[in-house]
Amino acid sequence: MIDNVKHIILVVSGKGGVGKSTFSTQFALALKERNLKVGLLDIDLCGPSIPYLLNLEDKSVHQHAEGWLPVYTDTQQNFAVMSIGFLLNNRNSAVVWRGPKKTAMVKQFLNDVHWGDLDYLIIDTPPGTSDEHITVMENLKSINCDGAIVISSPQEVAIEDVRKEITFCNKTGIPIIGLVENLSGYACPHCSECTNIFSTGGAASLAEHTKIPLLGTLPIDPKVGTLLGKSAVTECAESQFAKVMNEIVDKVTKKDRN
Ligand SMILES: Nc1ncnc2c1ncn2[C@@H]1O[C@H](COP(=O)(O)OP(=O)(O)OP(=O)(O)O)[C@@H](O)[C@H]1O
Ligand code: SF4
Repeated sequence: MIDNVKHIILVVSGKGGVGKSTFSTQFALALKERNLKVGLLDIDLCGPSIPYLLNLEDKSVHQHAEGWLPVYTDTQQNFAVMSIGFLLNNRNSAVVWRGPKKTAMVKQFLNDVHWGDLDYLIIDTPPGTSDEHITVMENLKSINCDGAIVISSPQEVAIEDVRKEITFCNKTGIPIIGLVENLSGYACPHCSECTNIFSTGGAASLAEHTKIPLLGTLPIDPKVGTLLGKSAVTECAESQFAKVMNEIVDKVTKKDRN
C-alpha cells in the first residue's frame, strides 16, 4: 500500500504540546503548494488532532477492495489524510486502548491504507519515548522511511525531552533529518516584530552539539491556530512563520532535487 510513496517522513517529539501536529499539517500543506502529491497520516492515537486542524471532522474513511481509502481535501486527490480521529465518534472520545491494540491499529494504518502514488507521506507520531512508542517506531522503521523531523519548543525541559528523543531515534535506527524549534518567540500580529518569551538558542546549541541540522525556528503566530485546513505559506505568506516553513520545505526537499 505504501510502495508507491516516494518519501516517508516522521514527525516526532519527546514531549506533548510542542506543536507536532500543527507542524505536520502545515508542512504537508506547504509541500502540496509545491505541486507535490502529499499524504498525511495521524497515528497519534491518544490525541488525534489532524481532522480538527484540517477542518475535516465531519469526514469518514471508507473501505475499498484494496483497503481503507483516505480522505481527500481536494478533487484532484493531491492531499490525502488518514487519522484514527475519522474512526472515533467525536473529537473528545479518547482512545483508551492498551499497548498491543494500539500497535495493531498502527500496523493496520501502515499496511491497509490505499495511498496511491504519493511524493511525500508525512506521519504525525505519538509524543514520548515509552516502550509503547518504541514498538510504534520499530513498525515505522520497517516501512523504510527517509527519517524523522524532531520538534521542540524553547523551554529547557522540552529541549531535555528532545535529547531523549534523539537518543531514542538512534536506538531504533531511524535517521534524523533535522530539528525544528516551534513556539520560538511571539510574532506580533500588528507589526510582525518577534519577541522572545522563553530562553532562546536552545535548539541551535543542541543542533551544534549533536551535529543534527537545525531546519528552522517557527514563532508563535496567533493566526496559525485559526487556519483550519488553509496553508500558512499562502494565507499569511508575508509572516515569519510562512517564511521559515518555506525554508524548511526547501531544505528537506533539496536532497530530492539534487
Ligand atoms: N507556531 C505556533 N503558533 C501558534 N500556535 C501554535 C503554534 N504551534 C502550535 N500552536 C498551538 O499549540 C497547540 C498545540 O499544538 P499541537 O496540537 O500541534 O501540539 P502537539 O505537539 O501535536 O500536541 P500533542 O502532543 O497533544 O499531539 C494548538 O492549539 C496549536 O494551535
Ligand atoms: S510588537 Fe509592536 S505592534 Fe506589537 S504590541 Fe509590541 S509595540 Fe505593539
